[in-house]
Amino acid sequence: DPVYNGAPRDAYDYIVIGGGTAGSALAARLSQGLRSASILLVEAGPIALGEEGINIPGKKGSTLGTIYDWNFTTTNQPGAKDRVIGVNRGKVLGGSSALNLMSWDRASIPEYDAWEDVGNPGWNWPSMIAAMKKVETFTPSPHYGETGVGTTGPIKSAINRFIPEHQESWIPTMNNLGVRHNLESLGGDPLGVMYQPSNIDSAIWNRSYAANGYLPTAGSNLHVITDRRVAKINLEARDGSQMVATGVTLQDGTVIHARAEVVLSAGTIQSPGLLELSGVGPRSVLENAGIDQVIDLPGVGENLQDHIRIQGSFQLQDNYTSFDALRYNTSFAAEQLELWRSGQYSMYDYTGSGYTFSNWSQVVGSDASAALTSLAEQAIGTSRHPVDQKKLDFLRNPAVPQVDVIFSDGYTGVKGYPPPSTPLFGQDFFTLIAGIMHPLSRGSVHIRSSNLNDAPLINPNYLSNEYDIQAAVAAIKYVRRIANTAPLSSRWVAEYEPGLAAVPPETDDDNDAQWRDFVLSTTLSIFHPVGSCAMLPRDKGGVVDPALVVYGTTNLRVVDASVMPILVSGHIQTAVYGIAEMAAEMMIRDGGKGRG
Ligand SMILES: Cc1cc2nc3c(=O)[nH]c(=O)nc-3n(C[C@H](O)[C@H](O)[C@H](O)COP(=O)(O)OP(=O)(O)OC[C@H]3O[C@@H](n4cnc5c(N)ncnc54)[C@H](O)[C@@H]3O)c2cc1C
Repeated sequence: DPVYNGAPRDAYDYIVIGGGTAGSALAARLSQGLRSASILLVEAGPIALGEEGINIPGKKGSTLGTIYDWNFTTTNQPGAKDRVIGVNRGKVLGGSSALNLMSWDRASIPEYDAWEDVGNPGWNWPSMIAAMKKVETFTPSPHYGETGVGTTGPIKSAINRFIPEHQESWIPTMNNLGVRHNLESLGGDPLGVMYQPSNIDSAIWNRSYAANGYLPTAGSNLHVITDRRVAKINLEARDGSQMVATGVTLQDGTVIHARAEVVLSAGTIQSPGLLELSGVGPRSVLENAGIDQVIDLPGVGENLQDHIRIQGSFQLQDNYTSFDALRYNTSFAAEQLELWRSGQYSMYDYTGSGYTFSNWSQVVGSDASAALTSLAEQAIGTSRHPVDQKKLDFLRNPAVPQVDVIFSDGYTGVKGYPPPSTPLFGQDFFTLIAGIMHPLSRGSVHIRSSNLNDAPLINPNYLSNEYDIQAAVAAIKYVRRIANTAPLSSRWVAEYEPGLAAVPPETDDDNDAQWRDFVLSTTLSIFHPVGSCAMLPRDKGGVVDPALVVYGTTNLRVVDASVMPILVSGHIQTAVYGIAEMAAEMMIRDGGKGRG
C-alpha cells in the first residue's frame, strides 16, 4: 500500500498533481513499474474511503453539491436561455471517479482512431482497448457477452443484480423500434440496446473507483498527501528554449522538488488553470491576470467539449415500485440500507443499466439524418479544424453513435420530484435520459485572476449552433417515442416531464416550437468535459504532444480527461483510465531517468 499523509519530503522523482481518476491510476502504475523511484501524489480533497454516499451504488448523485464537489458553474450560456449550468467535479481522493454515476462503457472504434488521425501516432483503437482492458475486472453475467471487457484490472465492473420489474420491458421495447440487442457493446461497436456494466465490486456491491481500486495496488514508494492543493508548477529555463519543471509549490508555500517529471492530473476544468497560473497559456489570459508568460501556448483552456443531456419522466402504474420509494418512504429506505450494509440483495445495489446507442438514421430515419448532417456542415462552415472535420466524418459514418438513451429508474429530471403535500408525492417514476454524443459546440475554461481560490471561467458554449439544438430536439422526441412503444408503453400512466401541457402530442400542428423551448430551458451537461489541454499538433491548438508532454517543456506531462482531443461517445471514464494506463507505459518505458 502507499504511504498516506504526514509531511511531504523536499524532493521526489515524480510529482503527480491531483489524486483523481487518472492521477491515482497513473501514480499507482508508476509505483509498481518503477520500484526504485519515489512518487508523490497531491490531492486537494480528503480521503473518504468509508463514505457511504460515495460507496453505495444507489446513493449515486447524493454527494453532488457536498464537500466532495468543487461545485463549479458555467458562465451564462446565451444558447441556453442564458442559464448558468452546474459543473460538478470530484474534490476527494479518487476525484470524479468517486462522484460519477458509474456508467461503464466505451465508444466506437473510429472515435479512438480519430485521435491518431488528428496527429497523434500510437493513439488508436488497438492501443486504447489494450490499455482500457488493463483497467478492469468484469464479473461475467448472463446479461452480457465476453468481448471487450477486461479480466485482471484493479477496477471492478458488474451488471446490476437489482433490475426493476418495469425495466424488463426496456430491451423488447427497443427491439420493437428496430434496435438490435448487443451483448458485446464494450468491444468497439456499441450500437444497439443492452444491459451495461457499472464500476461496482460485485463481491460487496460497492463503488469501485480510483481510490479504492488503484491506490491499494501501489507500494510504499508512493506517498499520497490529501487536503493539500498545488498552487503552481515551477518552471526553469535550462537548456535553450525548453523549460524544465523543477517541482511544485503548494498553496501554503511549501516547495517540493521533482527530480524526473511533474504530471498534471487536475482534470479538464483545473489542469488548464494550473498551467496558466504557472505562466503557460494564451497571452491575453495571462496578461489579464497579471501573470508573466513563460510559454506562449494559445491552446491552453481552449477546445472544451462536453456531452449535453435532455430527459423525459413518466409516472408508473400503481403496481410498480421505482427507486423513488427510497426518497418518499423513509422506513423502506432504512430497511434497504440495512440490507445493503449486511451484504444482502438491496435496492441500493442499483445504478441503472438499460442503455441504447444509435446513429441518427436509427433515430430519425435517413432523410432527417441527412438534414442534420447538412445543419452540421453549415455550423462548421469554413472551419478546417481537425476536430470539426472529424465530427463531420462521424456524422457520415453509421458505425459512430450520435445519441444514447439511458433507462434511469426513478425521477431524475429537471423540474423536481413532486414535493410533499402535492398529489403526485409518493408516486413512482422512471426517466429516459438522452445524451448527444458529438455536439459541435466547443468552448473554453480559463482562470479568472491570479488568485487560486477564484473559480475558473467555464464557457462550454452549450447549444451555440443550430445542429446542437436540433440534435437535442430529435433526441427528446425519440425519448417520447420510446416511452410510447410497447411493451414499455403499458407500464406508465402519464408523462410527467415535459408533460403534454408543455409539449402537446405530435399532430398536424407542428410542436417543434414547444420542443425547442423545452430543449433550451432544460438541457444540461452529462458531466463529460474534455479537450482543454488537447493532444494535438501545436499549430492546431495543441497543448501536449503524443507523449502527453506540454509543448515547450521537457518533463511536464498532462494526464487526465483534458488531453482527449475529440470527445468520444458514451461515458468517458474508461477512456480516462485508459489514457492513464497509456501514460504509465510511456513513463515506465522512459525508465525513470526523467527527461529533465
Ligand atoms: C457527477 C459526475 C457524473 C459522471 N458520471 C459518469 C459516468 O456515469 N460514467 C463515466 O464514464 N463517466 C462519468 N463522469 C465522468 C468521469 O467521471 C470523468 O470524466 C473522470 O472521472 C475525469 O477524470 P480526471 O482524472 O480527468 O479528473 P478528476 O477525476 O476530476 O481528478 C482531478 C483531481 O484533481 C484534484 N485537483 C484539482 N486541482 C488540484 C490542485 N491544484 N492540487 C491538488 N489536487 C487538485 C481534484 O480534487 C480531483 O481529485 C461523471 C463525472 C461527474 C462529475
